[in-house]
Amino acid sequence: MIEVKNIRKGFGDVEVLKGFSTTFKPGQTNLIIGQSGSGKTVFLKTMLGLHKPDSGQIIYNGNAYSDLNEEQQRDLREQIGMVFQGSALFDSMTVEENIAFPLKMFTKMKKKERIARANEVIQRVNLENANHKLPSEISGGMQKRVAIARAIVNNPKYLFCDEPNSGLDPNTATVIDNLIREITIEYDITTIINTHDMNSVMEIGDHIVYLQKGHLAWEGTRHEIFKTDNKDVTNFVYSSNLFKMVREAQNAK
Ligand SMILES: Nc1ncnc2c1ncn2[C@@H]1O[C@H](COP(=O)(O)OP(=O)(O)OP(=O)(O)O)[C@@H](O)[C@H]1O
Repeated sequence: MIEVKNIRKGFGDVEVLKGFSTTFKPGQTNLIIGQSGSGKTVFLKTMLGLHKPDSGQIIYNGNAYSDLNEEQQRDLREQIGMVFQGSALFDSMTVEENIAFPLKMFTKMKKKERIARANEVIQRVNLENANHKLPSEISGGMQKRVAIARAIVNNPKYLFCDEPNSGLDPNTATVIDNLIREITIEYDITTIINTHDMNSVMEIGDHIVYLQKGHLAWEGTRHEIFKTDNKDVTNFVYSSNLFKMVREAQNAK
């Protein structure tokens, strides 16, 4: 669980995160949505300890990040998996080597053990036939699976995903979304996803946080978001023509 308590973060005179609180629970996919510039990335980076908040706290399973010493921060970092926007795989390493890499970094496992563990995860994300291929030899969707496998290989308690399905076709994006949700539930991970994708909201939004100009303007589930009368949220949700058409079709019934 990650508790956010009255978090504030600014740069110079500009306050980007304007003091809000929320809780991200394990075993559910938590989505952060909002207009471009609303502060999603700054929020993600502040939770990860990459930005120091001006005030407020980020509490990981009862432990405030600001109270952790360097060693404890390093321990916490080992419990965090990251899926980056462009997958961020190492081009010269095979799928298997990419996935085993965090084990080399963070554990004392021997090479044989690392490869064995990597292959367990490879099976979990259905990449069995790709373990000796290079990232350039597999599709974008498969690269995302590799990124997810690498993020979970060290059994993280927390998983952060930055736009995990950018650049994927809608079908593959849905498959990736559902894979992240299945893994979240299966391993009881606290998963936080930064996304622009309304399909993701519909498919896997167990808990959605809507940021607006640095405020937490709304939070709720994927079922609630389509019923809310919060004008800003509805404007955001229905900014896509597809969703507008869905709403008109529903109203016409
Ligand atoms: N290191 C920084 N220094 C100064 N200003 C910053 C810094 N990082 C972000 N900002 C500002 O904070 C605001 C929020 O940026 P952020 O990247 O969090 O938005 P976002 O919601 O993630 O947008 P997008 O959806 O386009 O990625 C922007 O006005 C941005 O210019």
